[in-house]
Amino acid sequence: MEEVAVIIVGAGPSGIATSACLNRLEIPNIVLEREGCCGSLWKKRAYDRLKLHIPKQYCELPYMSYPSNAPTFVPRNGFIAYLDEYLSHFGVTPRFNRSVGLAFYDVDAGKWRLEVTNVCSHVKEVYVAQFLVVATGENAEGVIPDIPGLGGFAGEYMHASQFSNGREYRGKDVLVVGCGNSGMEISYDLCQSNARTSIVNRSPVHVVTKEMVSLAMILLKFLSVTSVDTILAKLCKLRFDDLSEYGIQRPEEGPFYLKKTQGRSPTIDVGCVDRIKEGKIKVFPSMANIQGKKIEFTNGESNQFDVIIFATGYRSTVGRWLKGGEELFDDNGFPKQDLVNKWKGSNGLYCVGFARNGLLAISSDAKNVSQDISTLILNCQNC
Ligand SMILES: Cc1cc2nc3c(=O)[nH]c(=O)nc-3n(C[C@H](O)[C@H](O)[C@H](O)COP(=O)(O)OP(=O)(O)OC[C@H]3O[C@@H](n4cnc5c(N)ncnc54)[C@H](O)[C@@H]3O)c2cc1C
Ligand SMILES: NC(=O)C1=CN([C@@H]2O[C@H](COP(=O)(O)OP(=O)(O)OC[C@H]3O[C@@H](n4cnc5c(N)ncnc54)[C@H](OP(=O)(O)O)[C@@H]3O)[C@@H](O)[C@H]2O)C=CC1
Ligand SMILES: O=C(O)C(=O)Cc1c[nH]c2ccccc12
Repeated sequence: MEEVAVIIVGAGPSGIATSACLNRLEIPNIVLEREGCCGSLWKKRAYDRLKLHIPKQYCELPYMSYPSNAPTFVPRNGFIAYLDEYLSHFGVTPRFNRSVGLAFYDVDAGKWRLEVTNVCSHVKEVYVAQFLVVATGENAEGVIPDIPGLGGFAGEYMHASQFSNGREYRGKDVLVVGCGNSGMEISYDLCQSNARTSIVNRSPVHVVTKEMVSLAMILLKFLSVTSVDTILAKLCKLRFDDLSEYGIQRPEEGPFYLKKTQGRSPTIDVGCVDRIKEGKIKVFPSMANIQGKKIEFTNGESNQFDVIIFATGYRSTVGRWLKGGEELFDDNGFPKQDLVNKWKGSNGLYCVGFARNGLLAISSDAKNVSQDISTLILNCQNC
């Protein structure tokens, strides 16, 4: 058994940012990570052409900027290099291959107790800490919906997090499910690689450009969300016109209203819309059922596909291993909406990276959490 002031679960951007902030405050902490590396989402579960969608100044972790010669929209490898540099700069040393299977608050000891498996040696370990920071992310596990007949699909299927590069699918009939950022970007990549590409869109979606988002981020400093959304609506009309004839409707609420109230990101077009307009990417409504390689859609159309890529989002898995966090987390493993500080629970429980606002929110969560822990430790020492 090992005891430390703070245990952080997860060595993604959230976990390493929190550890860095605690190191600066000289608060002992241990980061436990189930994978063999930091930033596993970016290193092992992301496609090759992924870039940060918002400008680098909004994607910084605390106390370290990107190199001045880094491009505005940092590519995946640049972000990975930044994460590795961040670790060494702040002396963050996660314990890798440690999967947290159970964490609970031991009332008698007044501390958090974690049961951890070393996934390489299968040795069980126990950690005890006064403070527990959950940093396992909004994207802990890919979601694949239960489509009738999927189990018997005669082709190959995978989640977007397992997709690397369109060139592997050249000449194949590929269906991408979902019109979020993953779905639209993977569809574009497949189409550019000469896969016969189709995409499923089941509900209204805001499609914008990265330039519009960059502008909106500046305007939001001076204008209301409603005003910014009104400006974006006009820019979208100019750039894309009405896409409903191609199967893409816009939600009634604006993109930044939805981001702020529901955490739903607009889809940032990387070229997919032009391919859809050219007829090179075909848009289908929801899938009804699958028989062999034949997929039937809810409009009665059907087609044969070799591959399905489910870009149908992610889920948090906190509920599976954390017991006693019900005050902070809801049944979906996200902080409860009515909390004042969505990063703080009771008994020394915290979370970082669940605000559905990307790296910007991760940075402020990490600073808030480490500052709060520091204050509590100082108050305790003085009492
Ligand atoms: C494809 C994609 C692109 C994105 N692009 C942007 C962007 O451009 N800009 C932006 O601001 N945001 C972006 N985001 C959102 C967000 O910034 C990233 O998801 C970011 O990686 C989240 O960091 P995190 O540390 O909270 O979670 P993650 O990066 O998911 O890290 C969580 C870590 O916890 C580990 N873990 C999980 N469960 C356990 C367990 N039980 N025991 C031990 N370890 C565990 C995981 O292995 C993982 O390494 C993107 C998200 C995705 C999915
Ligand atoms: N470069 C970047 O910065 C990138 C950022 N990201 C970010 O990562 C996060 C995850 O993105 P992403 O992976 O796209 O996931 P999202 O959750 O954002 O999108 C999933 C999409 O799949 C649709 N969907 C879900 N279930 C079904 C179903 N059964 N049938 C049809 N459609 C379905 C959803 O539609 P519905 O609304 O109807 O549920 C939604 O449009 C987001 O925050 C995103 O912005 C992702 C990729 C690149
Ligand atoms: O990629 C994401 O989903 C993010 O959360 C990053 C992000 C933060 N603020 C935004 C506003 C519009 C689009 C993406 C983001």
